[in-house]
Amino acid sequence: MIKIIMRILKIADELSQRLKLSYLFSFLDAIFSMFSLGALFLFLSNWERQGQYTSRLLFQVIRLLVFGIVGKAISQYLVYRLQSTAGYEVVAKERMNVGDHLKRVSMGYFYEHDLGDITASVTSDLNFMEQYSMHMMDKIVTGFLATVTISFFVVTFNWKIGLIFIAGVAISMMVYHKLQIQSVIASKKEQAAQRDAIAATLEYIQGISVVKSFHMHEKHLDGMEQIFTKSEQASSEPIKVFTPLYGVYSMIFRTAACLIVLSASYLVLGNDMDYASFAVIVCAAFTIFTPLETLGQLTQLIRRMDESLNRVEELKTAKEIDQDGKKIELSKFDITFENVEFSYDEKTPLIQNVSFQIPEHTMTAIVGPSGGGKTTITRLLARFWDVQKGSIRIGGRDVRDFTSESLLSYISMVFQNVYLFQDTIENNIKFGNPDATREEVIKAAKKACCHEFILELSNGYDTMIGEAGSTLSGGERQRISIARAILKDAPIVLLDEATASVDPENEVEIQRAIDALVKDKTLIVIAHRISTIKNANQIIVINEGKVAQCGKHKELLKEKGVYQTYWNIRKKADNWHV
Ligand SMILES: Nc1ncnc2c1ncn2[C@@H]1O[C@H](COP(=O)(O)OP(=O)(O)OP(=O)(O)O)[C@@H](O)[C@H]1O
Repeated sequence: MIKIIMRILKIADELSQRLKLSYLFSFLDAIFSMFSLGALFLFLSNWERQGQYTSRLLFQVIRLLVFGIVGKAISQYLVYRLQSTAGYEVVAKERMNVGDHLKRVSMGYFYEHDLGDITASVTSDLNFMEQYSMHMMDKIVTGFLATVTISFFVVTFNWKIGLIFIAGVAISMMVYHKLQIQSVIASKKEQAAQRDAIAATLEYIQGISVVKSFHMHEKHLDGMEQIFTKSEQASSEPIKVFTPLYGVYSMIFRTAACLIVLSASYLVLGNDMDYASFAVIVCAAFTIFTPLETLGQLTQLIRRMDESLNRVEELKTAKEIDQDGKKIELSKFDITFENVEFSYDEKTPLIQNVSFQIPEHTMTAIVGPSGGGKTTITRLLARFWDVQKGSIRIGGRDVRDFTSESLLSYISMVFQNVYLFQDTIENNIKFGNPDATREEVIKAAKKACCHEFILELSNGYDTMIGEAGSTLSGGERQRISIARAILKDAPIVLLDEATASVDPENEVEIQRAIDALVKDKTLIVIAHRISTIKNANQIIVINEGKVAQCGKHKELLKEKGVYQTYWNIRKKADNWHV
């Protein structure tokens, strides 16, 4: 319990002082609630002693009551003021921290971890923290502090009654421990089911076009239904377990309160207690356990919070790929692969002993059969993963010496699957260079052959693109991504040439856009087109993760090998990869 409070305070960082202050006022609020009992005791005990009440006594009692009411109102106001926006502020900061951290994590992390898990952590877990973390914490702190304080007062007031109170607290703590264990198990199950539901929903939406084209709605929905039923069962399970246990927990307080009243009656009848004390004890018996009861009601939320904190923590501690990286200024952009070895699972080698050199301002075509490792080689250069053996150098510096940000500032990437954000066309183009002016954006768009079709859109450059660029054609999306890369103006360009899915008119436009992009750059292209391959300064043939051949088109054609075989097939059939 204390651990969870410390964790929240740690996340709150500079807001933690504000939160601690709010806990103090929350505690004072609980104390001010007891002033009315103090006033009652003062009044009755004086009356009992003197047989009448004086105006001085009345004034003292009223003063105590007013003091309690005003103190309570001020404390509650301050708790509200100190906490009201804290949850949003803390979680907004936490979201930025998680986002910033994920930027530095290797791409492998996203392949190895379930997308549903990651999405659940940055959405539902953080939303949960936003809504409950602050308001819950003060109740926990108050629950503990108020119980300790009340114990002290009750024992000082009457030690026999104090013993019954402490016994009630001790027995309730045993049940509370059980409540906690059950809540941990239930909240783990509940959150796992929720993660599955999120993953299934994401998969359904992402694969909706495939589902539709194969008329698989029924089957797919069946699978979703099963997952959602499991999630519903997992969500209702905690209630089934929690409700009877909480009933027992509550009953302990009622029983203890009855015992307190009975004992007080016994004491007062035996003249061991005055009437004033008896009246106060009867009034207090059913309220002194309230902080602990509230704590019990919060158990499930507390455990769920703990789980949410664990998962967000897991994201934040995912190993950064560039922990020791530096911002490095480069003046040369030649690329060297030296005895590079790599495998995705660190077991079965995929890239084996790959060495080649790419002089700056040249075009290198990477060709080879599908699955040979061409894309992996470009990913290693951009340091989406680190090589397991050997090294990759740009301008003589190992890519592992850079921070991801610094390295990627030198590289533009145009992939086959273009991702456009749900934002305006202008902002999508500006993504690689956020400070660019509208004029610079238009200049890049013109070079990438997008200006005309952008002007035809309803709001021109201010038109919002649908999620993942769904309102544009494949060719248009590709050209926007090239405009983005032109605006970034990085000295190295990695291009995965994709011409299969676009019509001839778009293909010509894309080619013009690419020509504008790669002027004076060091270009590595995963090439599919005959013209690109023929025009390359050098061709690297990758087969089964190794460099099979390296040279110029004419030289390679003369050699007997993979290139010659593929070239001949390429000429016969237009739809295979060289
Ligand atoms: N993230 C990943 N995790 C595990 N294996 C992967 C991952 N990405 C690719 N692979 C595997 O690595 C091998 C090489 O893939 P890669 O995409 O580099 O080949 P490629 O030559 O670019 O293929 P293509 O021409 O079909 O795009 C393939 O067997 C592929 O299944």
